[in-house]
Amino acid sequence: MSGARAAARAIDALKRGWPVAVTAGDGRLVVLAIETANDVTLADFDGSAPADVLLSAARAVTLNLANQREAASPACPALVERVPWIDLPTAVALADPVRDLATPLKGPFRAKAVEAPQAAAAALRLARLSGLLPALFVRTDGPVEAEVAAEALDDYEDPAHLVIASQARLPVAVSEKAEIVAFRHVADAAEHVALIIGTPDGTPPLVRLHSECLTGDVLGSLKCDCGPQLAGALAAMTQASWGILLYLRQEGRGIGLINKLRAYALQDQGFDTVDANLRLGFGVDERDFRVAARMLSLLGQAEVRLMTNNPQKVEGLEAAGIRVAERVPHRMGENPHNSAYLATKRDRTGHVL
Ligand SMILES: Nc1nc2c(ncn2[C@@H]2O[C@H](COP(=O)(O)OP(=O)(O)OP(=O)(O)O)[C@@H](O)[C@H]2O)c(=O)[nH]1
Ligand SMILES: [Zn+2]
Repeated sequence: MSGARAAARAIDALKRGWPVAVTAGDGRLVVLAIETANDVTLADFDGSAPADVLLSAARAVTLNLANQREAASPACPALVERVPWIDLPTAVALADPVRDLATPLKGPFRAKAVEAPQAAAAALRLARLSGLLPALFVRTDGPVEAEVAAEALDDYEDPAHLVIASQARLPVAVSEKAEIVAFRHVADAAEHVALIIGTPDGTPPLVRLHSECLTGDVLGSLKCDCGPQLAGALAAMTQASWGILLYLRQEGRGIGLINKLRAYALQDQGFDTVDANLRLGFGVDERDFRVAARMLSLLGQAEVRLMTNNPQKVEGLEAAGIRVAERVPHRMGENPHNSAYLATKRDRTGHVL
């Protein structure tokens, strides 16, 4: 628990643009997120010598930091020496691939050896968990606002911290007989929600794991199929004996709204949904379906009928101890704006479509 708290404090500090220390078995690093730095905080952070720039392996590939890559595995972070012309706007351009067209980078950049690769990897993971680009100014020491160990990030993500916080009857458009249950995670600001449609009758419920999509769920975006899938899932539950919709606060397949919109900007430049995530320095899918499994367990459900086309959701639940008695196909909402996105899911992420 104390690990989760330390991680939450570190995430909060990084988002606010404050320096954070990250420790791992191989050392300790002090970092400042490039995205939330300003001239004043960077000058303070630099002190007498400019701090170097730590980037994800994916970003190192795009920037042709080849000498770094030969020495390290693709999973390894890359360190760029901060020569004097790398000021804050240049560092922001280094961090953010969306700007590559508008800000062609001059280079050449000199990659340095990462002396504490585990601490560096943990620092980049902290940035991703903060919803920030994995791109940091880095030093070996200096004043900090928060301190976190690599293992604390595992504790932060541990779904065992999830508890039921409140529940109430909630008549909704598709069913007057519905109940809402809100879940709280000690370290997490967002609340996950379950909407139970109908009356539990001992049979496995029809379940939908819906990941938050502000653009699709609320604004009617045509770039994805989330809105129609959400409405379709609720409608299907009224036809089944009963159902549970889990509304998971995993916006943008877990990379957060701001980064999803960056991925959309990259898609406007020609990258597909998979490459856009990778280019930003994230995994293809950063969601943790253990959260959904924990919610189902807290609701007393060990067996479900799962509405999805995504085999990873089935595997994720089963790995976390929930039996998926049946996979119910859930395809709808195709339109000219999302047909390429749906084709990419079929061709590159194993969706059954
Ligand atoms: N990073 C990223 N996230 C996206 C993109 N388009 C949609 N999303 C997010 O993807 C999530 C929706 O995925 P789901 O509806 O669970 O779909 P799925 O994993 O493809 O699986 P099923 O619909 O269950 O078959 C939401 O969090 C969306 O915000 C995109 O181009 N990039
Ligand atoms: Zn969507």
